[in-house]
Amino acid sequence: MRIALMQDTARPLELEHNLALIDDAAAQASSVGAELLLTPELFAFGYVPAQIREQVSAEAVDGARSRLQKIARTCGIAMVFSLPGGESPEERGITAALADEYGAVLAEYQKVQLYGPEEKAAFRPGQKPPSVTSYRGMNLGLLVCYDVEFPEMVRAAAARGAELVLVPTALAGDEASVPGVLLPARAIENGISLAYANHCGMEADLDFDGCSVVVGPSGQPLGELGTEPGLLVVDVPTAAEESGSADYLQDRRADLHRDWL
Ligand SMILES: NC(=O)CCCCC(N)=O
Repeated sequence: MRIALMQDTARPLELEHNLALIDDAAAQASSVGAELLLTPELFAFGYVPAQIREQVSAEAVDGARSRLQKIARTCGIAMVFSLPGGESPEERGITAALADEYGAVLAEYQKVQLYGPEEKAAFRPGQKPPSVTSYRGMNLGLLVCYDVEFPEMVRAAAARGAELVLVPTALAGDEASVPGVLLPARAIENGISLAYANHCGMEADLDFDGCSVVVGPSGQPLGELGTEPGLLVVDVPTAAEESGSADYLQDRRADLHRDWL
């Protein structure tokens, strides 16, 4: 499957500006034959958890969701977008949704592993495992940012059949080990591909790393970006086309492990 990853700088709470960037990325991705566009965590509002909690209503989230679905439909491309949940500000989490090329939402997931005091104060953690949905012959899983740094979370997606895990993210602080070490390890230990789309540049008081990347089942980067805005287009192999040396997923003694963890 040919996918595209959007990497850019959102403007905090400037919905129209941020949606225009997503619209441009979707049109560009569609024009080069991508079947799906992956966008960064909370990009429509910017990664500003405290400001979102205080200033973004449930109605504003619903409106943004409809606009994102319309972008997918207008550009004729599936999209993974990340928004606050649809509940009231006190109840909602951080979500990722997969919409098809008609803008219909096929799957949703609420971020289980919230990161740091600001996120934990602004959002509720999810309690359900990652969703896995078949789209155009590939099983797609959804996780959000910090989730992917936990082997249990990626294993949960792989155990549910995911061949490609799509991760909207918001990584700042020059954390090169996440795209450079952890994502390849997650890919190898599960025999799957991972796509990780980040913000870049300054948003409020955070300097985002960029470094969006797609890694294949053998842990090799299939494509990566630097620190500037860009669109990363990658042809992702099915898990069957690329198998690593060991089949950890098949060989694992899950019956024993689950009692040990
Ligand atoms: N939004 C996020 O979940 C940020 C996760 C950053 C984790 C890290 N290792 O810096």
